[in-house]
Amino acid sequence: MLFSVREFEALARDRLPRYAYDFIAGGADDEVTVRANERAFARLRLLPRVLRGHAQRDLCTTLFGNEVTMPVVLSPTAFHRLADPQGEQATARAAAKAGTVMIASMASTVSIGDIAKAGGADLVLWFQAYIQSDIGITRTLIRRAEDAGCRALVVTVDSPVFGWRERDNRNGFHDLPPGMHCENMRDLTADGGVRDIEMVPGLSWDHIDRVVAMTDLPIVLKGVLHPADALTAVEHGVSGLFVSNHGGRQLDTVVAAIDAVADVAAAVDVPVLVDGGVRRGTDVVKALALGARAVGIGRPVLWGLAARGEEGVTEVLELLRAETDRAFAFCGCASVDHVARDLVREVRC
Ligand SMILES: Cc1cc2nc3c(=O)[nH]c(=O)nc-3n(C[C@H](O)[C@H](O)[C@H](O)COP(=O)(O)O)c2cc1C
Ligand SMILES: CCCCCCC(=O)C(=O)O
Repeated sequence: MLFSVREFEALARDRLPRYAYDFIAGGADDEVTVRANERAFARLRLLPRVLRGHAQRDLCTTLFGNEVTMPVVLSPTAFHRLADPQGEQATARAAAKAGTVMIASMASTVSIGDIAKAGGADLVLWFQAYIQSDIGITRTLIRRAEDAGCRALVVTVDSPVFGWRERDNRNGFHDLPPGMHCENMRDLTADGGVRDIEMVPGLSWDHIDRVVAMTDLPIVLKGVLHPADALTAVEHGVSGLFVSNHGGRQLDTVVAAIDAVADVAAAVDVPVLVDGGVRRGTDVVKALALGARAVGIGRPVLWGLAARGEEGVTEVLELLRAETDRAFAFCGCASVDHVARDLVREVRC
């Protein structure tokens, strides 16, 4: 039995080939932001309330009309078949069982339709998109997500170019192993082949306007850190914000995501999610206290998947659920609405 997300990381490290472990664990440049994401949580300390008499806690919340059993969702991560042969299908089953949202990456190694089938009716599935320069391709991808039953569209906006990943460069990891493809990009070339995903340096608010006009799904912008951008996003018709620095994989030395969430949440009145460095239930409570509606986890899901397949993802999710529930009990919170700003203090360390 494993007792923490960290232990799943250690087991994943033992099981994965070096290039795959490094692709998952690594970040951009000097990985300053990868470390900062976790360290920022350690700098935040809880100031619990006592004697509030909550024998039972309820972790449920609602995200854009979707009820979830805990304020922890699966952030979009590419290439799950690097971690387990069943890839995103295994992840989908675990997310459905846990009763929370899986945000499928556009760079998944199983198509969005097959992910939806694996998760079944219980899965709350959202689709993450990188807007492509050919807006027709973007439209096709969104239609495929809608047809698969996705209930929200997460548009990643922190990636005008691809981050400089020194571990991947050193390992020579630039292509998926034979037999693995970005399945959502199939049938999108002139000869019906698998199209490469592009990063679009010229991405602008005009692109967001076009995507907003293209779908009735709620749109969540992922990778917003500045409160002024959050405000502009809402003016452009976006339904929610995902405060994220892409797990430190894009621009290095960016602020820790948890350090940006309070200002973003204060600037807008739409739901705000945050990811980056969440490893414990106490991190979940800190994020809620600072104004997040829910947190996302990226690497922990892949570590669970690499360590023990579907069961490993389930174990990671249930560990975080139990830790969050325990932190609620210690802090005197009966539900997500009880997690108040005054539960958190920042210390120097
Ligand atoms: C291996 C890996 C692949 C990722 N792929 C994507 C992706 O395809 N799209 C995206 O928007 N973010 C992607 N991310 C970023 C995650 O959605 C998330 O922001 C980040 O992992 C959160 O940090 P954490 O790993 O510390 O939880 C990826 C992250 C990792 C680690
Ligand atoms: C060009 C392929 C796109 C894969 C994107 C994966 C990703 O976002 C990551 O952080 O890695």
